[in-house]
Amino acid sequence: MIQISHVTKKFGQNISLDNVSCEFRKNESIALMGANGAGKTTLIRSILGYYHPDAGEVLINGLNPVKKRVDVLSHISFVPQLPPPIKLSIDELIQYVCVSAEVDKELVKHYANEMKLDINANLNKSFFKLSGGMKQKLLIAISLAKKSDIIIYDEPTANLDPKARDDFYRLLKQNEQEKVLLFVTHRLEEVQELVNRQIYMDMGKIVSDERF
Ligand SMILES: Nc1ncnc2c1ncn2[C@@H]1O[C@H](COP(=O)(O)OP(=O)(O)OP(=O)(O)O)[C@@H](O)[C@H]1O
Repeated sequence: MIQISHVTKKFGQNISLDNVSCEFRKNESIALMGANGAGKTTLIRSILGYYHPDAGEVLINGLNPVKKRVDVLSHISFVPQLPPPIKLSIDELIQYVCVSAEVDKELVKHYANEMKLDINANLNKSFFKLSGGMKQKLLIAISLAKKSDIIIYDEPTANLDPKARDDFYRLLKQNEQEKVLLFVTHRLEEVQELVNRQIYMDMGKIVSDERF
């Protein structure tokens, strides 16, 4: 489903991905780990088509994510490390997502509710005025409501309190079948029950890749 073949990505003299090859298939839940600067986010951004590799190829369901960005992103739910500075109100944002990505509004509300985020009480609030944790909860609710076959989370729980983390992992467990679930995390113990593959990166390379 995700094929990464001999991908190299440089920024100036700095090699962020160094001839990386790997595949992620349906029903795999992967913890992607490694020290700060190891290349995890660069790999994710290459999968999302934000970066054009200097060498090698990324294919998502057989499509090049740079050339077929809209098609590729329609199959992916992505929650970034830092919520983007969206100026829309919650209502406008949900409306936008529902129309552009064919997401069911009631399902967004359902998942938000499960994450203890009261959407109805905040409909007219700007997204950027929500607390960090509330933003993350809303993005997670949208990512779950969008019926994607690939879900990518780049440290999604950084702003969540312990109860919200438990809610998040419970919902993910109910949702992970038939998907690729890719987690960037520094806290393996949190996702250990959820993942069946662990990948470590260091200095732009995959240094260990274990399935269990
Ligand atoms: N847009 C960019 N311009 C220049 N250098 C970049 C860019 N993005 C990443 N890098 C460099 O690529 C290397 C890998 O960064 P990356 O963000 O992929 O690491 P990471 O493993 O996600 O780290 P962290 O755990 O800190 O999020 C770093 O040396 C970083 O400085």
